[in-house]
Amino acid sequence: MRKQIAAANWKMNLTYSEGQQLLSDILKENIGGKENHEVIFAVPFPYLAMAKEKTNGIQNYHIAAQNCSHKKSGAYTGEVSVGMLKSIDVNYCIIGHSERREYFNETNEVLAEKVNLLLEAGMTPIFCCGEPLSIREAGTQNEFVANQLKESLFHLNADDIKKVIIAYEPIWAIGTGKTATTEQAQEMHAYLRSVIAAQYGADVANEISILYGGSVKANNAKELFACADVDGGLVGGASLIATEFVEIIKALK
Ligand SMILES: O=C[C@H](O)COP(=O)(O)O
Repeated sequence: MRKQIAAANWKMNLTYSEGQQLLSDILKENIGGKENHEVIFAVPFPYLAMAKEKTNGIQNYHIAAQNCSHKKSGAYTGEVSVGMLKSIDVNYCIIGHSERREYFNETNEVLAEKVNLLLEAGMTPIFCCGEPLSIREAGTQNEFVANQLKESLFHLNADDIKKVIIAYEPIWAIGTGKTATTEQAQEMHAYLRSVIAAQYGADVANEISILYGGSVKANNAKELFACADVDGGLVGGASLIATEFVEIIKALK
């Protein structure tokens, strides 16, 4: 049974004490969830150790970094390596978020290098993909997103690709309050699963969690997560409000 996942992406928000408070407010709700549920907090680098300590020992709760370097180590001022994250027991890392692709010029090729480093370190990549509005309007979103997967992930063998979490985030729905309809989300998720199945077989495709991201809120999470191929969400804005994120965790199927 594949994992159903509520992942919070705080992005570049909150002070340290606001982050502590937010985590306390969420954790005190004590939402254990089902065995196949996972809750992940992708917090800014300086808060990783704090978030790790706060969630320590809570089953199925994990901490993620929001990015990592595509270089192993060396003279790359300002970068954070996979080895550094692993050394403080961070086991998940978002890569390829559309904001990184857009503002920091991350390419599918660079993301393939990041995937390799993360898997080598025994970490779980949360690989983001998704099309901009112009591509959606041209009707070529399927090819566009499939190509992101192919160029960054399809060099992996079946055992390794099963370790990757995929997050489909249509860029036109991020932070805009404009959510993809459940039909649009389900259609893309099913399509991506079929692309993976064509490459690796249906058994492998059925094991991979595909999260939806883009204006997920307490009031639309249940409907989105109910879609057969939507295995939870990667949540930005609403993950900064405890009551919202708690409801989103509860909406996992
Ligand atoms: O990583 C999260 C996504 O970018 C979605 O952000 P949002 O929920 O604020 O639209």
